[in-house]
Amino acid sequence: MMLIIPDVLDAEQLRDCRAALETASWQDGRLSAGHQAVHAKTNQQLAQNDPLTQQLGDFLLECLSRNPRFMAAALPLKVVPPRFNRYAGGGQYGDHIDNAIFSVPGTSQRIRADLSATLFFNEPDEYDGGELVTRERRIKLPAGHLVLYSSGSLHRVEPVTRGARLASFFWLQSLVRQDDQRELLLELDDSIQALRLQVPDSPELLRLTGLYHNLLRQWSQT
Ligand SMILES: O=C(O)CCC(=O)C(=O)O
Ligand SMILES: [Fe+2]
Repeated sequence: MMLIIPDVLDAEQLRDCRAALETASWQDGRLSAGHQAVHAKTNQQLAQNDPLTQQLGDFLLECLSRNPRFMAAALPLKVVPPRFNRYAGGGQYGDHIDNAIFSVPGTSQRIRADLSATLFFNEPDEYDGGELVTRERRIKLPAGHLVLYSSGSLHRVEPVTRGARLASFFWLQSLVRQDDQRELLLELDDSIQALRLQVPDSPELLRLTGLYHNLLRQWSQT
């Protein structure tokens, strides 16, 4: 799965987040890299226990919970608290696959990463490089857009050779573990939403909506 969710943040929300991130206490990203990733990671990150990480992360999750496209595509069950990173001066993150299981600090909660997400805070013309590359796609989105991609896929972030790239990244466990099943549900949901505008009273719409819920009942794990 590789899906773009546009306009997660509006211009004012972006301005506020960027202002906070530009004066944040950035740390060496290698401090939090796993075994395979440490070799290839030369970015900066905010500490997990930095109050700004928690404040902006909560804000982001609230925006996402009100975003119908994100909710329909990801079908989130549990979300790892969002983190923030910065790439500049040639900073990059070489090819890696994300960890399968994350613990949430201060809780006993464990979350399986089905989907990875990156939210871009900078416009593409503010920096050179910085593409997120996965499955032959080179992803560099307008500020406020988010990309969702399979956590099991090999990916990297290209070196940023001019300017800086600020982003939020996080992982989530979906109600529907399998990418292909989640994609079928999204396709069905999209069609149902379109029909709802065209033929709101059609009995077939009722049947398709029932079908959506019955498939979700079969395929979801809670
Ligand atoms: O910065 C990004 O877009 C992705 C970061 C990443 O791959 C990671 O932290 O595992
Ligand atoms: Fe990653």
